[in-house]
Amino acid sequence: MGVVDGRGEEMQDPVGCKERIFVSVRLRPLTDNEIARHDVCDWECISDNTIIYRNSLSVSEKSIYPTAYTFDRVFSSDCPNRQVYEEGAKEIALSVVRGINSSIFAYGQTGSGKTYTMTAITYRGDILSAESGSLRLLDDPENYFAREERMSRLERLTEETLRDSNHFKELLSICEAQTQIGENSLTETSIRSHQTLKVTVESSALEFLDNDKSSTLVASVNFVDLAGTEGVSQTSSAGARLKEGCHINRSLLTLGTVIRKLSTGRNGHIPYRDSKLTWILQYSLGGNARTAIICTMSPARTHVEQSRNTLLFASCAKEVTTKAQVNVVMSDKALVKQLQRELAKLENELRSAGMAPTSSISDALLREKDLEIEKLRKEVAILTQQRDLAWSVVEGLRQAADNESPRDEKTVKAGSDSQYPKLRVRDRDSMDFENSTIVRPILTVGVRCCSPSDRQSFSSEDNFLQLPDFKLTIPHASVSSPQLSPRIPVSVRTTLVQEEDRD
Ligand SMILES: Nc1ncnc2c1ncn2[C@@H]1O[C@H](COP(=O)(O)OP(=O)(O)OP(=O)(O)O)[C@@H](O)[C@H]1O
Repeated sequence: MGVVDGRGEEMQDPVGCKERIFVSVRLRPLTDNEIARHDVCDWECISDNTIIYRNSLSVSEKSIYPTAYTFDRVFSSDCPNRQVYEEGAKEIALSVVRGINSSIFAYGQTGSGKTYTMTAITYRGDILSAESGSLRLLDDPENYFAREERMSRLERLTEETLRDSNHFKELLSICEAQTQIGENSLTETSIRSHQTLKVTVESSALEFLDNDKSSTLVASVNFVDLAGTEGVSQTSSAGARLKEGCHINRSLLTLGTVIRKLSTGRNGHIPYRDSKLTWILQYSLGGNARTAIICTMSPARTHVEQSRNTLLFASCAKEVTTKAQVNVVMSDKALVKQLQRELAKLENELRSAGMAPTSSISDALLREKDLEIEKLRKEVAILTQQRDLAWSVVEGLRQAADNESPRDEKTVKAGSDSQYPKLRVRDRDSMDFENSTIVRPILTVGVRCCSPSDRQSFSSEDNFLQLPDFKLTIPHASVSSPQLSPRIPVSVRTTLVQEEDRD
């Protein structure tokens, strides 16, 4: 649901209703002129949805043009305006009272019946300007839609609030008076401009009313009677009319390009900016609006090319998807209230969502830490035990060494810490105790090697010295440390020799 505040700013609902443009085709009867020219009818509506080309196609034409075209609805030449409105436009046009923007287009060749159709469909308009001349299109930085829909505003645009139906008729007549009408070789009177009537409707629906009844729905419906799609060459126009025709053709060409690009469904650049027409109508073409296009066509054989172009445009248009949203307007007061409610709700969600995981995470962390502490305690106990044993071994070593001759003796400080005693090592070649930080694991090794089986194999000093790749497992000490590995055999030898000696 979209939200508009009291200043007219609108926040769009991110979730809109996606649907295809509703496309219908209306065939008109032959005009008096066409009958006088002995033109013939080549098109026929064979059902509510299908129109066919009755004339036989040549072999080359068959490969290019289809014979049958299917749309959401096709209206035969005898269909009254009322039925065209009811079945081709009403449902979409009236979406406006539910807060959904909508647009009804009439597209087709000059003289094919666009104005005839749109006059019947159009009910009211609000794009009125007392001044004549062309309107300039300006980007509107103030318009919230501009961000979402890249809307623009028309220069010198005035808005009128309708009082009653007479007021509406009065405004429509001003509109009609400003419509540029010209003549060309196809029609006696031809509308030489695109005509857009926009009606903005504010309505209230119970479901959108909050307690203080300050929400309303606001949406617009556009009735667009496009200029004829005739080629400039067909109109035999010259001078200003020719120039006008070129502008019209360019805008219709851009419209065709926009529709074609949108119909592919790919996310590429859509050239809305290439013409004022597409720029003004961009949100009706693939944006926030429900859209119906009524393509009008002449049944005459002489216009078969234009009719096919119209049907091609219609075929592309039915592939285009729009995404209409409900636009809700709120007063400042209601908006503040709603935001406060949303804030409170979010805070609650945050709190409840935050509490459970946080507590369970911290519980788990605490448990993990406890286990770690317990493990470390055990390790400390083991190490303490080993250290005590080692101390006793060292003590024994020292006493034994004191009793021997000082030949080849070297004193090594076993640890930077003064609590460690000095070690005497008998074999000079195996000395490498400079980095005394390794003393503790070395001593641990010595003790481990004093198991009965080890003693068995190391019964003499010679055997002992042939212990190059002694593999050690020192609980919780990093045996693989490059600092420790090369020094360990030295210690083993020393310690075990002394142990042997002691035994
Ligand atoms: N369905 C119809 N039934 C009867 N007459 C029709 C129908 N459609 C169009 N006409 C007649 O055909 C003529 C041309 O119609 P209209 O002016 O609506 O064409 P148009 O497409 O708006 O042309 P332009 O683009 O030049 O303004 C008019 O005389 C109109 O009354």
